Amino acid sequence: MRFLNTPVTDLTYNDVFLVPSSSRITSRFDVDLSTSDPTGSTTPLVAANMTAVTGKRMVEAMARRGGLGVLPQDIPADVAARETAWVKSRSPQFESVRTMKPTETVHDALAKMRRHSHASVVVTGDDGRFLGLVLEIDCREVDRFTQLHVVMRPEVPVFTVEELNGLQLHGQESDGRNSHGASADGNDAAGAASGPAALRESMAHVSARMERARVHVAPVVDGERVVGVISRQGAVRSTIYVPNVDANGALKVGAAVGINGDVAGKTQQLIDAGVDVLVVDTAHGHQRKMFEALSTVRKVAPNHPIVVGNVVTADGVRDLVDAGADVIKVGVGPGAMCTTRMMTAVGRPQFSAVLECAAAAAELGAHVWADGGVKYPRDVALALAAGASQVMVGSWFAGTWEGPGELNQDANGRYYKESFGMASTRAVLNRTQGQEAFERARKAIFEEGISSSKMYLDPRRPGVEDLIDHITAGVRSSMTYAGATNTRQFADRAVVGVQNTSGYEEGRARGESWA
Ligand SMILES: NC(=O)C1=CN([C@@H]2O[C@H](COP(=O)(O)OP(=O)(O)OC[C@H]3O[C@@H](n4cnc5c(N)ncnc54)[C@H](OP(=O)(O)O)[C@@H]3O)[C@@H](O)[C@H]2O)C=CC1
Ligand SMILES: Nc1nc2c(ncn2[C@@H]2O[C@H](COP(=O)(O)O)[C@@H](O)[C@H]2O)c(=O)[nH]1
Ligand SMILES: [K+]
Repeated sequence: MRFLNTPVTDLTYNDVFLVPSSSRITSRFDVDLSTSDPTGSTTPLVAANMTAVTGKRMVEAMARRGGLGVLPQDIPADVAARETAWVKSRSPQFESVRTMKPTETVHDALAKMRRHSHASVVVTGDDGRFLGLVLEIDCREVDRFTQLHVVMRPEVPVFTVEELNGLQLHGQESDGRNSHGASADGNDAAGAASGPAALRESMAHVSARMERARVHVAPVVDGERVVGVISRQGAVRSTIYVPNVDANGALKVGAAVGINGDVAGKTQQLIDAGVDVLVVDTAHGHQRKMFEALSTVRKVAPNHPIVVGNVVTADGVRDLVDAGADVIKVGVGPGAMCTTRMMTAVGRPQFSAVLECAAAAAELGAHVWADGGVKYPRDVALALAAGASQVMVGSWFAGTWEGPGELNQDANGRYYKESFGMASTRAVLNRTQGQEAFERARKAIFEEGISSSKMYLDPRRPGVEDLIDHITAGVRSSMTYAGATNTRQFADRAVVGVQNTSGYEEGRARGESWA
């Protein structure tokens, strides 16, 4: 990356913009978003290790679309193990669904369907056989205690696991490097016999069958048993994203460990459970306890990718890479739940922090994740331009169907979920539950995060996959403006300018006229 004009201060995402460069890329689908770090992600997005952000459903959805979700350090190891096993049992191809019995009520179905963006449940018999599909719309204007056999749709297309896996395999039999459906030179594979173009064609058929039946989602069965659903949007997504899977083909899981307590024991439990990526996490990553924790984690998990943080200086990066980290998490104070800068004045504007740290990491063959402060797709594009291998998103993802928080409605009927900081009093009291009241009170003094905030679900993008679509669409486009087909090229070719607040304001859309 090079600057258009030399900056004189450290910069936030809002302070900078990207200038277009000459490009030979003819389609935004010709961009490969795969990361160069050892996590295997094909989409450079990570759901943050925050209690209000990442639970099993978030991990599942992130990995299915090529990213990663990191379970927070506050989840007990046995619970993290159960959640990992659950994620590993999910299909990389199709989506999970709640199955219900025909005598259960519309009231219960509505609560369950709102955990998934496809907003549906499947009614099954005692043997797991498909009996009917229930969509949200089927539950309107009926009594809440109506039983599901009354409202369910028994006649909808049903897909088999073999058929969907077959289509996916067929789609991979190609020499095209890109996952999105165009061959490397931008032309579709001739004849579409196999490869991405064939996958696109098959998924279009899958989607058309649902369209004809006037449903947006359909059950998937393994033999007779319902094992999930495929949505029309899911069919489209399966031609754009490549799932982030382990050597057994199961979805990848990240999990965090703190720097206190039984670091070795917790790490061992996590890797025994099948966790793929370990994140050693504390507010001040450039400190002695972190080095001790990192060395312990490295001994227990010599071959796992280890991410550590947080830091904002090149010195911090070098010391942690020397100590055995593969990826350094960068960001002190940019987070939406974070009060560290106001409490301590410590931190650094995030764009400059990422830029300096990424350069230091690259010299050592390591990588950085840009962590915190992402509010728009542009922020992700800028973090990648600054050299981050991935971008961690917290609060924005908390307000989605997949976020672990409870779904609430405000006085105007808008849906929201609560988010809170991991250094807030709320989180600290959670974390220290087993300790004496006196000790807990001492720990709660160092509050550096807010305990409650409303994260509204965007009515146009209520699911995290909708946000992934939104973000990657922006980033793909951004990369073609820079003439880059992959993330390394992007960091290389990006030209960044510095703007004032009116420059930033000019870029915003107006929902109303000026006068
Ligand atoms: N990215 C960011 O800007 C920030 C992120 N967070 C997040 O909050 C969560 C909790 O982190 P954390 O508060 O570190 O708690 P941890 O439970 O990880 O404990 C931190 C340990 O480091 C010691 N310590 C020494 N100096 C500091 C310092 N300046 N800040 C914090 N701890 C210090 C603490 O001791 P003692 O308590 O005795 O001082 C404690 O033993 C993590 O998930 C972290 O990522 C928190 C703040 C900033
Ligand atoms: N200073 C604090 N930082 C926090 C706290 N909880 C989380 N975080 C950091 O924020 C990012 C996520 O940022 P977001 O803007 O996407 O929400 C997360 O990964 C942590 O590094 C906190 O209590 N205090
Ligand atoms: K902040």
